[in-house]
Amino acid sequence: MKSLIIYCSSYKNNTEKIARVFSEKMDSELINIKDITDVNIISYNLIGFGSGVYKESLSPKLFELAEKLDLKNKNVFVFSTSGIGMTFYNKKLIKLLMAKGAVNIGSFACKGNFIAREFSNNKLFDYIGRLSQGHPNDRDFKYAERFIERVLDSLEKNSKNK
Ligand SMILES: Cc1cc2nc3c(=O)[nH]c(=O)nc-3n(C[C@H](O)[C@H](O)[C@H](O)COP(=O)(O)O)c2cc1C
Repeated sequence: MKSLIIYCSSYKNNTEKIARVFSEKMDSELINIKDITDVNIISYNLIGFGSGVYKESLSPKLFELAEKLDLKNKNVFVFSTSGIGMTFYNKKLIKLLMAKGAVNIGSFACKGNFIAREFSNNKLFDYIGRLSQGHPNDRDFKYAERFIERVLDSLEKNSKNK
């Protein structure tokens, strides 16, 4: 299966570290969104979209790119790193990808470190920032490996049942 990962990781390369774990396991191509404005996805049947979370949202650049793509019947998954490390930030992009005809096969999130005072005076953010130090760590990388193994297994099972 030919696969591709497109990611945005503009702050501390946290998301890029996770993207690299995935691409190694998937043997996929890796594209940093800062290097492209468009991409030809015709030959790929599995595409991962990843981003850091910036002010409650994945990168607008990823949404702009997704809007342009013909994703009919493409298998996709979404991943993010953020201060709190929750998958709910992925939902909006998943919704868009599915509206464009993609088949969603997974959602992954883990913490990515940030320094709150670099962009906010909010005390809660400062606390979350302190909890995020050291992430993504070895445990996050293992969790990422297990996630992508499950994704690949499920695709293989599906293709055998066809
Ligand atoms: C400007 C800015 C806004 C952020 N907003 C959020 C946020 O709303 N929620 C959150 O959990 N983390 C937030 N973070 C933390 C980042 O999501 C986290 O550091 C992430 O791992 C960055 O990914 P990257 O290094 O791949 O760019 C923010 C970080 C920055 C720099």
